[in-house]
This record gives sequence, C-alpha cells and structure tokens, in this order.
Amino acid sequence: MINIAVCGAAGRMGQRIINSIVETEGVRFSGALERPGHPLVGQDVGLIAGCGELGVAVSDDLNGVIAACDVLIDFTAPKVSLKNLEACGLQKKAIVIGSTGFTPEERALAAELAKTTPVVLAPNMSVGVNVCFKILKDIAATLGDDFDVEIVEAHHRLKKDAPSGTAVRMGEVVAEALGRDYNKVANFHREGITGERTKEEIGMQTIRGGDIIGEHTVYFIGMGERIELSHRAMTRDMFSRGSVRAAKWVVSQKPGLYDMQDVLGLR
Ligand SMILES: NC(=O)C1=CN([C@@H]2O[C@H](COP(=O)(O)OP(=O)(O)OC[C@H]3O[C@@H](n4cnc5c(N)ncnc54)[C@H](O)[C@@H]3O)[C@@H](O)[C@H]2O)C=CC1
Ligand SMILES: O=C(O)C1=N[C@H](C(=O)O)C[C@H](O)C1
Repeated sequence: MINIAVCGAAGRMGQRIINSIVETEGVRFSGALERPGHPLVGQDVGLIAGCGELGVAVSDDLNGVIAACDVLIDFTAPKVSLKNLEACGLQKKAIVIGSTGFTPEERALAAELAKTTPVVLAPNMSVGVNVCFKILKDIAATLGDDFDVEIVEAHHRLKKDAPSGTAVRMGEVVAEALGRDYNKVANFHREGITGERTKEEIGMQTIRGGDIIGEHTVYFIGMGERIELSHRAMTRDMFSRGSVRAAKWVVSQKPGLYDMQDVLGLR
C-alpha cells in the first residue's frame, strides 16, 4: 500500500486529487497540507473535498505530513513546491509536482534538488496532452520552417500564471524540433506597428475567463493550408488521476527529475 499526502489540499486540484486517491486501488490517503493560517486547517479534508468524512484533518505541519507518507502530491505554486521538494529530499520521500509558472532558474533548482529524491514535475498530467506533446514533435519536424507556429491557450479567470505551463511546454517541444531556442523565439505580445511576422517566432497567446478548465491549440499555418492540434479539458479529473498514477510510479524510481512522458512510457 502506498501512502499519499496532498499539498494544496483545499485548492481546486487538491480536492480532486483527494477524490482520485480514495477511488484508486493500492494507495492510501495519508495527509493533507494547506498554507499556515488557511481557514480550513483542522477541518476534515474529506468533507471539504466532497467525498465524505475521511478522518484526516487539514494540517500545516509540513514535516509531520511528509514523515507519514511515501509520496507527496503538490499542486500549489512554484516557490511552495520548491520548498516542499527540499523537505521531501531531506526525508528521502518522493514528490509529484503539478504546479506551473516556474522560471528557468526555478526549474534548474528543481533539477538540482531532485538529485536527492525521485521527482515527477509536469505541467500537465493528462494522457491526452502528453500524447499531444509527442505528436507535436513529429508534426513540427516534418513541416519544418515553411509553416508558421502560433499557440493559443485558454483558462479560468482565477489562474495565476501565463502562458500556461502546458503552452510553454508545447512551445519548447516545437522549438526544439525546429532547432530553435524557445526563450529567444517566443513572442508573447503584438500591438501597434509590429512589422511582418518573422519566420522563427512562435506566437504565444493567452485567454482568461470564467470557468474554462484548460484549452490548448497549436496552429501550423502554411500557404493555402493549416493544421490545428487542439486539446480541451472537460474536467479536472484526468489531471488528478494522472497525478495519482505518477505517485504510484515515482515511489519505485531512483532519485532524479522525471515528467509524465516518463510515467506514461512516451519518451
Ligand atoms: N500539472 C497539471 O496537470 C495541472 C497543474 N495545475 C497547476 O496547479 C497549481 C494549483 O492549481 P489550482 O488547484 O487550480 O489552484 P488553487 O489556488 O485552487 O489551489 C492551490 C492551493 O495551494 C494552497 N497553498 C498555497 N500556499 C501553500 C503552502 N505554503 N502550503 C500548502 N498549501 C498552500 C492554497 O491555499 C490553495 O488551496 C497551479 O500552478 C496550476 O497551474 C492545475 C491543473 C492541472
Ligand atoms: O491552472 C490550471 O487550471 C491549469 N494549469 C495547467 C497549466 O498551466 O498548463 C494545466 C491545465 O491546463 C490546467
């Protein structure tokens, strides 16, 4: 039996992850973390997540919750996730991180900290999006430089980072397949007299509103034809099920930084 704890337990994803753990065979829900001062600390987390009383209270004791689990699933924010990764490393516990919005420096720090413990860090835990990452590489490499690439993502009004972690990864996959540096060719903003589009740029556009769960489209636009590869999330449950799948997988891995391509055998 694998003991899984959740950080960000009262959040949109945290609540769905708790439901997925309870529904999954071979795992046990062992602890729930929230930020110190959160009004729900001390309350039964099953009642918050809508799956009935679980006898597990929301805690703000990071080291105590880590000690009682085999793996921590963390969907919070980059700075919190890095602190949790460090704490898991000290106790030799695995961690699955779904938070997005990491800077390149923060990603480098995650890779350094992952030398002490197994870590899955992935901007999107759904099978569908991860298959898209794989397909995108082939489409981009096959079409080459004759097709312009534009990426559009849409999310709910409460999302804090932009572009989404998934859109950034899509841009990185395409840029790498085309032999470009994403950090140099990503174009996040067009306004006024912009001049003609350069051949190399990858346009990154963000839409925010209402309760959109998560939508991504990559456009490959040529002369006289275009390809649009789209993924639309219809619930958060495939993210939460993916994170539990990653937790079951990562506990038996060597220390290192992995992603969902590794978990799903798509590399
Ligand atoms: N990888 C994936 O498949 C997905 C990733 N995400 C990402 O997951 C993250 C969380 O998303 P949501 O659940 O929608 O956000 P949310 O804002 O609903 O939940 C985040 C939770 O973390 C808690 N938190 C903040 N600081 C904390 C601390 N120091 N210790 C413990 N808990 C703390 C907050 O109180 C909140 O309850 C975002 O970065 C989002 O982009 C979201 C969906 C899917
Ligand atoms: O914040 C969200 O909600 C989501 N974030 C992830 C991202 O930034 O890519 C994944 C998903 O689209 C939902």
